[in-house]
Amino acid sequence: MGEVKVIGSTKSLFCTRIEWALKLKGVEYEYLNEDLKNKSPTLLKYNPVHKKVPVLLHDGKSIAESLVILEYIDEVWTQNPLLPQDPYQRTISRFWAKFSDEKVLLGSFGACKAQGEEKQKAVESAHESQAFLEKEIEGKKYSGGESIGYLDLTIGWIPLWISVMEEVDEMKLIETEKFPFLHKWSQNFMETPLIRECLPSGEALLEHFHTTISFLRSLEANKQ
Ligand SMILES: N[C@@H](CCC(=O)N[C@@H](CS)C(=O)NCC(=O)O)C(=O)O
Repeated sequence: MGEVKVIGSTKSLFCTRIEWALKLKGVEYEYLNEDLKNKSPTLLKYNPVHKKVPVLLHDGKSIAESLVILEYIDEVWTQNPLLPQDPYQRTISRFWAKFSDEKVLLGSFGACKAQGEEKQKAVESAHESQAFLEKEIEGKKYSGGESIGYLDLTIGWIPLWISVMEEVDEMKLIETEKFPFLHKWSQNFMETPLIRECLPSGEALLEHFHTTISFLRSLEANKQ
């Protein structure tokens, strides 16, 4: 069904979720690896608004923003549905996906980056958001039941990226005892070979995070 390309960056969790979706659907694609320090004319042409990856190119049409891309993929390739069929459940999945990007992801990253007096507050705030997700995932193998769906792909960054954030700052962000369901869910998710196949190496990610966090901290230090 037409040519599919992903403009992405292998260390970006937003891009990994697109690769997971395409693989689950059995869609062949070409990966255009972007150097985010020196953005290509192709990226600027196809995502002039945000200038960010991922961008999906399908038959020359471009779609940006990973959650929007996931919905497009699910509508165009209807095999192995990602979103629930029921309109209410579908909406609820979108709610939690938005919540986990806006609160859980940014909160966890903020906790990893914070230093000094800010640290404790940032970790508590991240835990507050994670606790809502823990409740939503409680007792479920995957978010939508027995197969991996839209919300699983959205929160799919948790197992690897959280462990990297924890290692960068030698702290615990999601303790097993506090978040048993997120832990169980992470294990189930990571057991799938297709999921592991698309992940960047933990070492490369750790190095990338060290550099990014140090850079962001130095920016903040200069502001003060
Ligand atoms: N909300 C966007 C976030 C995408 C995003 O932040 N991409 C990062 C890579 S992880 C990026 O392209 N950064 C380049 C920049 O900000 O200049 C999505 O879901 O696609």
